[in-house]
Amino acid sequence: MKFTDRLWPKVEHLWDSYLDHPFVKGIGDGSLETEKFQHWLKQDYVYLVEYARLMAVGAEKSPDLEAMGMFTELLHGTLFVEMELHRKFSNAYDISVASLENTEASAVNTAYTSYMLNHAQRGDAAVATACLLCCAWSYNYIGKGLSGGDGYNVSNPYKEWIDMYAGEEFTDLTQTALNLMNRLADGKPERELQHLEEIIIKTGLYEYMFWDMCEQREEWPVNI
Ligand SMILES: Cc1ncc(CO)c(N)n1
Repeated sequence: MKFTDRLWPKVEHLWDSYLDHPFVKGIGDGSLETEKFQHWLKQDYVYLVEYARLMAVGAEKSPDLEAMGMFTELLHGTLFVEMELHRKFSNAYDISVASLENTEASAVNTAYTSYMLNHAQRGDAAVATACLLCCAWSYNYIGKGLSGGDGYNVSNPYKEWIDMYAGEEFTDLTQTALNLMNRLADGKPERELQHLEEIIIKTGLYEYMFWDMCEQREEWPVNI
């Protein structure tokens, strides 16, 4: 059985919980307040910078050229496909690209990217892939879920967002991440597979916290 097939029953409820989250629902029906979307745009931009670093760590730790090529494909997709959407949206939402880039990461954002980079730096290429997997996979799942929903129509201001994450290019990147995970998990002992699973579930929980952080427009919850 493929590693991601054994994983699916353990993450399915988490992936579905995103579709019930108020922020994601607001994107789905177009009702999300502009300020909340702007918060996501800024926080997500600096999140993706660290996410791209994670892929570079994976490329460096790759056991062979094929894995290296897959990490690089994901890295290129993040910097030049996904972040291009953010740059395009920032223009429409009155945020300069410089201020996107200079955003101070919130507490949850910092915790999430630090968790991923820490595990990727300590582990091997399979661990680095476990760190990045749920991000691509869950956004693709959300995009596809929302594009089949009632609010999906030309008057939804977030239609382009949904199209990006449900679309062919992002679906291909997600498939590359899933293939890479299965390739690198193949033949690993059970103890290591459980460690990979734990990382994927934890990053899945961080994803939920990221949606919450954007819904609350939270930065650092203490101000001393
Ligand atoms: C927080 C977060 N997770 C996943 C993705 C998809 O790459 C994203 N853009 N942001």
